[in-house]
Amino acid sequence: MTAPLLTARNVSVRLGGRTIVDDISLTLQANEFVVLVGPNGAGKTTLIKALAGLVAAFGEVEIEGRALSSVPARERARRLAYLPQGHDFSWPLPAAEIVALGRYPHADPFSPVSQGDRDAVMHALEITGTKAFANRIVTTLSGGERARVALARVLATQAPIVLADEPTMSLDPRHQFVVMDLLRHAAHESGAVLAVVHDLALAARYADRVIVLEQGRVVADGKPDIALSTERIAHVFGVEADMIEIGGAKLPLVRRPL
Ligand SMILES: Nc1ncnc2c1ncn2[C@@H]1O[C@H](COP(=O)(O)OP(=O)(O)OP(=O)(O)O)[C@@H](O)[C@H]1O
Repeated sequence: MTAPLLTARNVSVRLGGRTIVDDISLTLQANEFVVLVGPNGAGKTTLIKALAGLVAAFGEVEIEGRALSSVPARERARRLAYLPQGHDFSWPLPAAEIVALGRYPHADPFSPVSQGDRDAVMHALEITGTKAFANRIVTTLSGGERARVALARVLATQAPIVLADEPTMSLDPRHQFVVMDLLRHAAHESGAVLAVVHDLALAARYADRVIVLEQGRVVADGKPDIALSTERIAHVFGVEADMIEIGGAKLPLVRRPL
């Protein structure tokens, strides 16, 4: 059996004297689209950063069967792409140049940009619907436009493992579907994706598997309708939800706070 694309074993993170991520073990198998949900402050961002090697953590993280810490930075950036929360850009660069940064780990610094790099950037701009503003300065774009440019940069890396922190933040309903379709497609075609999503119905509609985090611990990891039962939603999120059936899938519709 091939190794999972990503494995976390007993990962814990302590920040500010508190345990924020508490002994988490999980895997991302090839072709899986996994959605991570949990209330504000549950530790989702911290866990994603630990899996990306961006915050000091106890325990072990492996990508493609190798300890993350042993994978050279450039290779790591080709194998694992991270979409941070918020999509703020500090540099006033054209959007296309931001997306092209996704090719940086592939580039030979002494060679001109390859046709493969140009094709990957163009493809990422096209599928995220950002080609129309490719030449606009990214800091002048709207929040939703910037979010899609940030995703285009991640997809341009063509990394098999994608860790996306709230990729649907700031997006209108149509673009939320577009982005979830893109991430599911990326997972099913060429790797595995772990994405933080707050909309439970969106999570249940798209995920192959849902991981529920509460106070730094995994309290459910399984098929969406099992992980996101009405009882668990009530317990973890403090809201009452109804299950509605759409196109054969059971989706939680949040009705009111408890
Ligand atoms: N650098 C830090 N120092 C101290 N505490 C931190 C630090 N970073 C995060 N925390 C705390 O860790 C907890 C988890 O934060 P995290 O951002 O991982 O949560 P989250 O589940 O992503 O939340 P949200 O849904 O609000 O984005 C929070 O209580 C937060 O205040």
